[in-house]
Amino acid sequence: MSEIATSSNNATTSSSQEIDPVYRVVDTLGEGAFGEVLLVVNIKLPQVAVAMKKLTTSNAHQNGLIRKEYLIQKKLSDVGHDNVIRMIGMRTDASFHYLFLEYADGGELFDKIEPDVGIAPEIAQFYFRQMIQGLEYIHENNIVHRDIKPENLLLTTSRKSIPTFPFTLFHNFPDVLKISDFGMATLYRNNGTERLLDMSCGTVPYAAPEVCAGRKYRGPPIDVWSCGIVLVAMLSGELPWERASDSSYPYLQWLSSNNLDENPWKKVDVRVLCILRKILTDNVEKRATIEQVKADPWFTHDYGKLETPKNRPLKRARVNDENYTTCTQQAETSSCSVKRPHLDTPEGKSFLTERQNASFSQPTRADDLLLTQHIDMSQNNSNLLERMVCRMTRFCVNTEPGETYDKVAKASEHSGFDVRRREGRRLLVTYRECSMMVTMYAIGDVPDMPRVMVDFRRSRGDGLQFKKMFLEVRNRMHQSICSTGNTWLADYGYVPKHPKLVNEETNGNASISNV
Ligand SMILES: Nc1ncnc2c1ncn2[C@@H]1O[C@H](COP(=O)(O)OP(=O)(O)OP(=O)(O)O)[C@@H](O)[C@H]1O
Repeated sequence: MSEIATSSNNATTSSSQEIDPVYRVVDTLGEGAFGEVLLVVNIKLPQVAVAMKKLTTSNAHQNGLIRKEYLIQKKLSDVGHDNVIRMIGMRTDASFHYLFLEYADGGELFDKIEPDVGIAPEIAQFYFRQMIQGLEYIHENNIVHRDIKPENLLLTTSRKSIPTFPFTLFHNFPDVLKISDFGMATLYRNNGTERLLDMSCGTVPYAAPEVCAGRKYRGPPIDVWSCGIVLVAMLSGELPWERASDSSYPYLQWLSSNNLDENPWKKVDVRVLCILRKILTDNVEKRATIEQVKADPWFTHDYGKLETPKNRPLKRARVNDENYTTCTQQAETSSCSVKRPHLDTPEGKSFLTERQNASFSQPTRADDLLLTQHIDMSQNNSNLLERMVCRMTRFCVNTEPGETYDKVAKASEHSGFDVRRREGRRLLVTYRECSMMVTMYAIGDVPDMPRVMVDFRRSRGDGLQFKKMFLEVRNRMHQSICSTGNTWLADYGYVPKHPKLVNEETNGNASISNV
C-alpha cells in the first residue's frame, strides 16, 4: 500500500510542514491552453484533494488574464454555489501561478455522452437543470462565462453537495455538475449597468450566432445559447452544426424549421424541440432568458424519481411519460461502486482498491496549499485516483503491456498523429490542436492471459476531436481488443456498460465512428 494510505490521520503541525510537504501531486487531470491541471492530495488525509491549475507566467498580458480568472473565481467563490467550481486560493512563484480549485472527481460531462446516442432524457434534464442553476448564479454575480461546453462541465460524485431543486426529483442522484474554467469569463454588468461585449471567444460549435458574426453582443444570452447546444449534444450525441452562421447549411435549415425530420432533431422529443426553439433563436431579444428556461414545460417535467441503492446501479423507479425511452444503462455509467480488483501501471505501481468509494473533501487549512514548500511536485504516486472516474475512452487488449505500448504507438502513427513517448509508458498523441494522453494498465487478477486496459484521456483541445482520435486508434487495434476484458472493465465500473462501445465482439468499427 502506498505511503499516502498508510500515513496517520493527524493533521500536520506547522513545524513539520517546514520539513515534509503536506500536499503531493498525484495525477495530471488535464492540460489547458496555458498550463496543466494537477490533482493534489493531502499526504496524511488522502481524501482531502484539490485540483491545482498551474499556469505559466510568461508575459504581462497573460498575467493579466490569469489575474482576471482569479478575481472572477474569487468573486464566485465568496458565497459559492453547488454548481460552480469553488476556488480555494492562488499563489504565485517566479515561474507559475497556481490556482487551487475544488476537485471534481467524476470527470467531465463530456465523457458521459455516448457519441451519436447521447444520454437518457431524464439524466440530460438532471444535468441541464444544474447547469442552468449554476449559470443563474454566475449571471447574478454580473459575470458571463462565455465558454459553456461539456468539457467545462465537471462532475463530482460527492452526495453531500447535491443541490436542492424546487422539485423532488433525483435527490439521490450522485453526480453534481460544476461549471468550471473561467478563463473566458468577464463582467457584463457594472453598478447595475449592462455593457455590450465584443471579444470573439468561446468554442465555435457552441458559440451564439452574434458571436460567430463578430458583432457586439449581450453577455447572458450567449451563455443560454451554449446551454442549448449542450442540451442537443446530451440528447443526441452530436452537435447540430459546426458554426452558427450563414455559411452553415444545417444551421440555416434549423432557422427555417426545414430539417426537423433529420438528425439530431429527430432524436429528440417534441417538448425538447420546443425549449430548443426558444433557446436556439438568432433573435437575441426573443431568446429565452434563464427565468423562461426554468419555467419551460420540459424543464419542469417530472420524469420520476431515480434511486441510487448502495452498491447497485441506478434504476429509474417510475416513468411518467411513455414517449420517453427508458435508459438505465447510462444511469449505470454514473455509478462506479463495485469493489474493484487491482490495476497496475506497467511499472508495477498498485492502485488502492479500498479507496474507491471515498468521497473527497476540500482542505480546511488553505494555508497549507498556498505556501510553496508544502507541495511535493514529484508526482511519484501518479494516477493513484485514476480509477475513480468511469470513462468511455478505454478498452481492454490481450497483449503484454510492452507490446501494447508499441501497438498503440504504431496505430496512432498510422493514423497520422504525432506520438511522443513519455515517462511511465505513457504516450502523448497529438493531432492539430488536440492532444490525448494514453496510459496502459495491466489488469492484475486475471489468470492465464495478459490483459491490459488502454486508457485515453483528452489533455488538450476539442472533446469531439478527441473522441474521433480515440476511435481511430481503437479501430486500428481491433484485432487485439478483448471483448471479455471489456465486459470485465464494465462490470467493475471502469467503462460504462454500453454494448456499442464496450462489448463489440468482432472488431472496433462500432456505429460511433462518425462522431
Ligand atoms: N477542478 C477540477 N477538478 C477536476 N478536473 C479538473 C478541474 N479543473 C480542470 N480539470 C480538468 O482539466 C481540464 C483542463 O482544465 P481547464 O479547462 O480549466 O483548463 P484550460 O487551460 O482553460 O483548458 P482549455 O484550453 O481546454 O479550455 C478540464 O477539462 C478537466 O478535465
